[in-house]
Amino acid sequence: MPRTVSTSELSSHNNENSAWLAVNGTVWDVSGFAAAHPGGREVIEEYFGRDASSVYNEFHGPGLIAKQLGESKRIGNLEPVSVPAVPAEPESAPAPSTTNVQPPPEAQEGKPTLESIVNLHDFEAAGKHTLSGRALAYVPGYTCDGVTFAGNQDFYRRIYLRPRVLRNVSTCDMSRSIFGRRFNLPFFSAPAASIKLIHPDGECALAAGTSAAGGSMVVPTLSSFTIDEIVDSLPKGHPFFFQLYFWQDRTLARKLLEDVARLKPVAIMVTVDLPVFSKRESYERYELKMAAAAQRKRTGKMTREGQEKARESGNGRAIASDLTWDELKWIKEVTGGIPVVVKGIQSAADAKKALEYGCDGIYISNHGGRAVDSAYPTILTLLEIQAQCPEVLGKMEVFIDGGIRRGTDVLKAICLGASGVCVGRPMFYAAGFGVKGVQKAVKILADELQSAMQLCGITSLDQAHPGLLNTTELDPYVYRTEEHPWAKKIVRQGKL
Ligand SMILES: Cc1cc2nc3c(=O)[nH]c(=O)nc-3n(C[C@H](O)[C@H](O)[C@H](O)COP(=O)(O)O)c2cc1C
Repeated sequence: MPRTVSTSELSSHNNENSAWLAVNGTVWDVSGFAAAHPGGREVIEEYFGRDASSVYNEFHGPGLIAKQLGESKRIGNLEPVSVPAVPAEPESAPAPSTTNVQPPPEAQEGKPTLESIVNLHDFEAAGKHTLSGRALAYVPGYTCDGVTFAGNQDFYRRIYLRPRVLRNVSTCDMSRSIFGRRFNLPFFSAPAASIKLIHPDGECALAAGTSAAGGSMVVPTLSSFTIDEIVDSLPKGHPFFFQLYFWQDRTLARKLLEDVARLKPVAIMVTVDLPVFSKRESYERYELKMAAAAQRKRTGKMTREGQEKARESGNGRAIASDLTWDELKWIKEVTGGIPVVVKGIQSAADAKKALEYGCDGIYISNHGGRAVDSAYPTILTLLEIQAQCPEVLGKMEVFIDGGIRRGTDVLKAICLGASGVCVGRPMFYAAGFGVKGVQKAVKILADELQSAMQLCGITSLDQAHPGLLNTTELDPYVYRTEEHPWAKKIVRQGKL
């Protein structure tokens, strides 16, 4: 029988040595957990000794806390009168959500109907009506000036197709064999943290929606729900990938990998393009606004200290920033040989390294323009690999994401050697409509891909090849060498 914890007892455990917090009526001991909290230490420290239900429910499904902390950390039930929580979002604190509850009605004002959506851009536009302030600061966000973010989409538009005609295109097969598994479609929902910010069903909606439309997804480490809950939302045995953030704490990293291996993903995609937190200004501004509002509430004004705190939130990192190529082998050892794909490859040099270090695949990505700004648009990286080390494309499975919004974009990437592509933001916006929205997004992209293939004169993705493309406009951007083509490193010898 769990014991009852009074609010005053809870509030006395308010420091790092003895830290308790309450979530949905249960009191947990989180002493020592703050440093490992993926969202940052500050976020959780603020709730020591308090009821954190409101902010917890915004990001996480109900079962995640027990899974993360373990039953031994359950202290008891909070007595029915709860300690007033610090509002998660001062303008309109969302009500605690539960599975299958629609987003708050005020967020849906002006939301287009699902029937009115005809392409993936429409989902993005709809997001402005469906997402909360926090989600709107989070999902569209990119690093600094968004040079890479814009380039990702822009460079697809500068590749032209060279259709062939008078071929029998009365049938069309979009399936692909990847790591020996047959996928009905060559595109997947890219991984993203905390999809519950977008819809109460979060990643479970992505799993159910993509699979219902014949697609699949990359299940993220930083999911709002437990990995088991997400995989349970897929049909039994449905193939999926797992995206790994490598924990700084290697014991936790091993435990996560062992847990994941049990669920048998087709491959583990290790994200390596964000070893430190990048500068996301939309989120930074949002956090500043929230910190200012909360502080004004407490002190009547925003202090310098408050501003700095807001800037830092999210920087307390549980994710390893010391991961190197040597450790990738360990992942495969721990999981008993599940293929390893490196997510975040941004140069031919690193594509070669991945092959050299025995990886099974590469995933060309710049985190959708959320890693370092001014990094190469991803389709240029694929061309660079074609120019410098095409053997990589033959020996490993190759995934790519960033700016893919149309069936023609999928076809272009596959013509250039990608095994499969991933789609990020449009899928996350589609999740704002729950399972049906995701299903529709996959169907739209599949329809576009099928007609693009048939109109280009091919009936199977195995017939896709670079000759179906004109990449002339991009050619000047593609480096043929690892060195700069003409500039030399200047070594200063001191003043004359
Ligand atoms: C809101 C959001 C959250 C993301 N979270 C993760 C993550 O947890 N892990 C990861 O590897 N990539 C993450 N990404 C990057 C995506 O997996 C993907 O690389 C990117 O969205 C592709 O670009 P696109 O949005 O233009 O399609 C995230 C992207 C967005 C937009």
